[in-house]
Amino acid sequence: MNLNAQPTASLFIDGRPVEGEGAALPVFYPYTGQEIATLREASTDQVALACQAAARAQPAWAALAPVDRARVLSRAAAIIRARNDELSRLETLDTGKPIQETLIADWESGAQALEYFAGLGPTLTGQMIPLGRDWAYTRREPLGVCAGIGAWNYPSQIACWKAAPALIMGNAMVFKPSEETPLGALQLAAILTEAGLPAGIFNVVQGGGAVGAALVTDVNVAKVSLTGSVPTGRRVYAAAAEGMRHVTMELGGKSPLIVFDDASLEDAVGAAMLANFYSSGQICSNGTRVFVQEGIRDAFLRRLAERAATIRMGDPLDAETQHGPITSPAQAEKIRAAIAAGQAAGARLVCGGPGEGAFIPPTVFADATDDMTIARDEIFGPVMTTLTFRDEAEVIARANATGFGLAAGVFTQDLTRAHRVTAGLQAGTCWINAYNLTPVEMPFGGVKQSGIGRENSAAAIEHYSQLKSVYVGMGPVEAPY
Ligand SMILES: NC(=O)C1=CN([C@@H]2O[C@H](COP(=O)(O)OP(=O)(O)OC[C@H]3O[C@@H](n4cnc5c(N)ncnc54)[C@H](O)[C@@H]3O)[C@@H](O)[C@H]2O)C=CC1
Repeated sequence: MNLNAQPTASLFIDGRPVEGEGAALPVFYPYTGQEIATLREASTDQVALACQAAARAQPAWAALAPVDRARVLSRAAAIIRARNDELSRLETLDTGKPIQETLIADWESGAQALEYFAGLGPTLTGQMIPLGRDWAYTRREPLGVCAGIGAWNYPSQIACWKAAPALIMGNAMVFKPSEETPLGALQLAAILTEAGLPAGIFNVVQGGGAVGAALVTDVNVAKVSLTGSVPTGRRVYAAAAEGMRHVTMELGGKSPLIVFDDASLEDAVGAAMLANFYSSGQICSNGTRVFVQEGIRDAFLRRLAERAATIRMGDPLDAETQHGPITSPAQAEKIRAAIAAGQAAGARLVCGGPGEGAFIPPTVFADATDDMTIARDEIFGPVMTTLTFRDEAEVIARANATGFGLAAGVFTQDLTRAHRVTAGLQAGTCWINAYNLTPVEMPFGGVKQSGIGRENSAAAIEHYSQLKSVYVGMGPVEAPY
């Protein structure tokens, strides 16, 4: 099978592909370990050039009527849809995620973000504020050049989720995908260009933390949107603060999924599996602490083990495969270390385990306690930790006893309890009788260490624009001197 995924060039600056001048950046297909492309990182000069190109192009883009910007985003969404098969295959090669997932969850979600913000942008208006004789009005203005920095789990979706609100508001963007998954962002740049985006409005630079750090501190950058881990978030937030830059931080989590004993067992088990095993568990909002009420615990674990045993692991390009490899060997080793720590601490392995090579099977721990590292640290792999609880007040307190606050889920048939518990949970996104659904219409983001700001929905607009207030004097100026 031909797995060559070499792009025309590694970077995309000022409307065209440009080869990187930095270190070599090999790209591996996680399933076979084969090198499918060799890119080159951007040099520091190239990061600066990309930001300069963005700064030069941005004012003319911002001066367009919103419908004219929207048309470009709509066309890009249509191009993505027309090429979804080919783009999804590339996403699978880049990440190792099963093709049955990438066909529906990656570029499709990106297309929806482009469509949504294309629709929303032209409806945004300022406010007219009557002040008696005088009046004031507000203008919502772009920030300028926005830096986007992505994680490796949903590379193309992340690029679209950041580009769509940024571009519709009249900003330009320089995007740096994760060094583990650099291919999708280049496709987005080409698609946006084909859709009519002017040169310089969406640029791609490649590289790891050093290139990211150069981008964050570039003199032309007014805003930084990062999707990544909490430690990286702290560094990027601090660096952005030096220049008083705006930030959006979409960071990690250790989210609780609470199953009360009146819940629909099949739905709760299904959600817990989706919340831990989809994308081989490499999802920030995963409900990795599954709190199961005493009365339903044994039935829950039994059914979970039965259903987990049916999950098909294998070749991600096979349409039947439901569980693919871990995206990088280093991440697979981190997950194995976490599993070993869980076993050493005395938690019981219900199913799964360390696996082999790039594969880690769906893994479930029982008899865990809140102080174990498997119940405290983000693992970012297919590892579910189940914990038992007695009552509502106890589970809310335990669910909140973490520095993270990205997401949470509640399964119960009791309507009032569902909303009461949700109100008590410290999380940016909560699901009732569902999990991990992130439609573009709904704000998404974390509280506490899990982040600042929101992606998706009208709330994202706030993070890619700023208000200008204009006071209009309608009469003589009354000066006291
Ligand atoms: N809240 C959310 O929406 C999501 C959060 N994540 C989180 O991302 C993490 C996994 O992704 P990783 O790629 O391993 O995260 P990471 O934190 O290692 O890297 C994220 C990005 O930041 C860049 N970076 C690293 N150091 C930098 C620096 N000093 N300055 C600027 N950029 C720098 C990396 O090159 C990469 O592009 C997990 O913690 C996960 O929970 C992942 C997906 C979604």
